[in-house]
Amino acid sequence: MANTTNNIAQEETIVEMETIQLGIIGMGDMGKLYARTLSAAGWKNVNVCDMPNKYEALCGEFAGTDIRVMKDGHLVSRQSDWILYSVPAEFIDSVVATYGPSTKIGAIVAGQTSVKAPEIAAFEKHLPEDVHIITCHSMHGPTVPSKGQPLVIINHRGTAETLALVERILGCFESEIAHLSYKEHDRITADTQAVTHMAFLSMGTTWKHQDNFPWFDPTYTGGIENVKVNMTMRILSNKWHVYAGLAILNPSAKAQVKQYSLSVAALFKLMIQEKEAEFVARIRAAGEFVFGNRGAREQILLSDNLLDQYSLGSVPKDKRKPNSHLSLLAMVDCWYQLKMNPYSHMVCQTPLFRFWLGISEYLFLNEDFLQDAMQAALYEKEIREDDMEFMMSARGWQECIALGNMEGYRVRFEDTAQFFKSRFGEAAVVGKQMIEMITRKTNPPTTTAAP
Ligand SMILES: NC(=O)C1=CN([C@@H]2O[C@H](COP(=O)(O)OP(=O)(O)OC[C@H]3O[C@@H](n4cnc5c(N)ncnc54)[C@H](OP(=O)(O)O)[C@@H]3O)[C@@H](O)[C@H]2O)C=CC1
Ligand SMILES: O=C(O)C(=O)Cc1ccc(O)cc1
Repeated sequence: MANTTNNIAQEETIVEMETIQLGIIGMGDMGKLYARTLSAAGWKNVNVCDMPNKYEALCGEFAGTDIRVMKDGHLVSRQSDWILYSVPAEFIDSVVATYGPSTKIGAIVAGQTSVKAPEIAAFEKHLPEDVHIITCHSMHGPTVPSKGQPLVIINHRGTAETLALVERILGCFESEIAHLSYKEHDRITADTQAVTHMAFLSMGTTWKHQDNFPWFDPTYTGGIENVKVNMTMRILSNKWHVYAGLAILNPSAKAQVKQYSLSVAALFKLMIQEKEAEFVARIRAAGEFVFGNRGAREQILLSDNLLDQYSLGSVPKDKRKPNSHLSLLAMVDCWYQLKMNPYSHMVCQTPLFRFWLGISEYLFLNEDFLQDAMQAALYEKEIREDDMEFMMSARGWQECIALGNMEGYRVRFEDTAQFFKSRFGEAAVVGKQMIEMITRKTNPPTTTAAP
C-alpha cells in the first residue's frame, strides 16, 4: 500500500515537471543561476529572456540545453505558470509594467530583487487580478552554493496550493526556506544587507582617500582585519546596481543607515575629546545589550587565529598595529540605539552578514581585545586620521542613500572600485575560501523572525 502511494506521488512529480512551464525574465547572473538549477533538477520547460538585443547571444549560450530562449518577456509571460522577474530593482516597475499584462491567467509571479516594497508595488499595480503573487529572495550571490543558505518566500497573494507548488519548484535549491511578509523582509535586510554593505563600502572609501592599500598596512592585516579587507573587495568587485538598489529603494534602510552614521560620528567625537568614561560606558552598554543576554542563541565563533590564514598581505604578527575598530564599535552601538537584536536577523543572513556579526561578536566577547580597541580609539593618535576619514566616508554614503541618488551611488562605488581593481582577482580567490569556511560553519537558520 505504502509503495503504491509512493509510486503515484513519484508519477505526479514527473508529470508536474514535464508540464509546468517556468519563466525567467532577466538572464543576468541570478537569472542564469535559477534557469540552470531548475533545468538540472528536471524541470523540462524553462522559458527565459533578457533584453531583446541579447536574444541571439543567449540562444548561443543555451544551445543544446533544455532551456528555451525567447525574444521578450511577453512570450515568457503568456505561456509560463510561474514567472520570476530577475532584473535590477531600479527597473522593476517599468519591466513589470511592460510584461505584466501578458501574464497567463492563474500564473504565479515572483521577483528576485533584493528589496521587496518596490517589487510588490509594481506587481500590485501592473499585474492582472487573476494571477498569484508569491515572491522570493535567495540570500546569496550567484557564485555561492545555494544549499543551506536562506531563501525567503513571501506569500503575498497566493493560495495554499500555489504556495505548495512554489515550494516544490524552489526545493531544488536545497536552501533553508524562511516565510516572511515583504515588510519583515525589508526591515531585516536593511540591517543584514544595506547597513552591512555601507560599513564595508565606507572602509573602501577610507582606504582610497588615504591612498592606502590595506594589505600593506600593519593596522589592517591578519585576523578580523582580513574580513574587513576581503569582504570590502568582494562587494566592490560586484555590480553597483545590486547594492544601490537594496539600500536606496528599501524604505527601512534610510533610518538604519542614518543611525550607523550617527553612531560612527558620536563615538568619534568622544574619542577625539578623550572622554574615556563616557566612551567606555557607551560601548559597555551597547555590548551588554547585544551580546550580554544572548541566552541559548548560537555564537558564530569566529576567531582571530582562524581568520589569520585569509590574508592578502604578509605583515608578521608582532609588527601589527592596534586598531580602534570604530566600524565595529559603531555597528554594535547602532544596534543598541535602535534596540535591535542582530541574532534575530539570521533568518535573512548572507555570508557577509554572518562575517560582520561574527567579528563584532569576537571583539565584544574577548575582554582583552575590546580593552585594546577602546584604548587605541582613545589614545593612539596615529590611527585618528583613518578614523576621521571613516566617519566622513560613512556620512557620505549615508547622505547618498538618504538622497536616493542612484547616479551618485554608481560614481562613488565605481571610483572606489577603480582604486582596488588590480587586486580583485586575488581577493576573489581568498574571498571565496572565506565564504566556503563561513558556510561550513553555518547552522540552519531559524524559520521565523523574532519580534
Ligand atoms: N547578484 C547578487 O548577488 C544577487 C542579486 N539579487 C537581485 O537579483 C536581481 C538580478 O541581479 P543580477 O542577476 O545580479 O543582475 P544582472 O545585472 O546580472 O542581471 C539583470 C538582467 O536583467 C536584464 N534586464 C533589464 N531590463 C530587462 C528587461 N526589460 N527585460 C529583460 N531583461 C532585462 C539586464 O539586462 P542589461 O544588463 O542589458 O540591462 C540584466 O541582464 C537584482 O534585482 C538583484 O538585486 C538577488 C540576490 C543576489
Ligand atoms: O555575498 C555577497 O557578496 C552579497 O552580499 C550577495 C548578495 C547581494 C544581493 C542579495 O540580494 C543577496 C546577496
